[in-house]
Amino acid sequence: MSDATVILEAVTKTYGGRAAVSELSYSLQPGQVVALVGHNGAGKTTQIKMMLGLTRPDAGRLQVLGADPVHGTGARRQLGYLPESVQFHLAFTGRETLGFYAQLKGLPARGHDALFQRVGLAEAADRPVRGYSKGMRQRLGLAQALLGTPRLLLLDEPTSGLDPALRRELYGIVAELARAGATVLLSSHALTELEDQAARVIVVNRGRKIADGTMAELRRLAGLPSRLRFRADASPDNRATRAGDYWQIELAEDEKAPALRQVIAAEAREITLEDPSLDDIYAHFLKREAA
Ligand SMILES: Nc1ncnc2c1ncn2[C@@H]1O[C@H](COP(=O)(O)OP(=O)(O)OP(=O)(O)O)[C@@H](O)[C@H]1O
Repeated sequence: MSDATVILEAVTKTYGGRAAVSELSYSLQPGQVVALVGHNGAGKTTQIKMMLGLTRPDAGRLQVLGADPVHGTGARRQLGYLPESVQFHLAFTGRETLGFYAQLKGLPARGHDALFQRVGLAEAADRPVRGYSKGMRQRLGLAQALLGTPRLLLLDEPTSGLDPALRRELYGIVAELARAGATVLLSSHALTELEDQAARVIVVNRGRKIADGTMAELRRLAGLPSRLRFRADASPDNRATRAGDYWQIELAEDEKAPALRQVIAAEAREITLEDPSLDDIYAHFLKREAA
């Protein structure tokens, strides 16, 4: 699609003869929240660095916000980036830090109170970063990524080291930005946590894309069973096996509704139906790749 925020076409990046990214193609659309998942060394950060124009592909075509990221300094202003580990000058206050990043982006140094408010740092804005907790530094990192209302937000492992409340807040901000039309790329190992956050998941392994789709599509492609669990004196379904105090049945998509009706009719208790998690799906695609 021509309005894609990011386009990769057969992009390859090699370090010392070893491909960190290999003939990778995908495009990201406005309003999409996309999870980029893969093991350590799968090539996630390399892709983000290429999108930022910090490193150049050896082959293929890469376009970010309509320009080659290495030359497109105008496009860079519409781009927000939260690196995996955020380093700040400890003697600066939060406000000075944000002012510094604002100027790098060609924005006024002052007048970012709303942003401090948004990331929950309004009270601490005038205190030196030295006294900030890890979570507060991460909030400040997020604030600098959000400067100038970016059209593309690249978040590298954004929730590592964050407490659950702050994670929720971060995903809330991500969803809000996407609703306003931004593209958000979240790189992560925290797969299960991303399930409800990302509408699309791109799985990479050794620099190659091995799966790409919505959770529902990946679930269908993987063909992994869902798990129905319940308590009952006797199981109404002879496929059930014992799992501790529970009965358990593995079910394909089209078997879910009939099995559920059956256990409800048998007045089973503590019924749960669990679809395969992103972790299960990811493991499935990796195993298929290794086979
Ligand atoms: N500047 C570099 N010089 C040499 N090799 C590099 C460089 N940057 C990355 N690599 C190699 O490229 C591969 C992909 O690295 P990359 O950092 O993109 O992976 P990643 O998926 O982000 O990993 P992680 O989850 O550990 O951050 C790795 O084998 C890494 O060692």
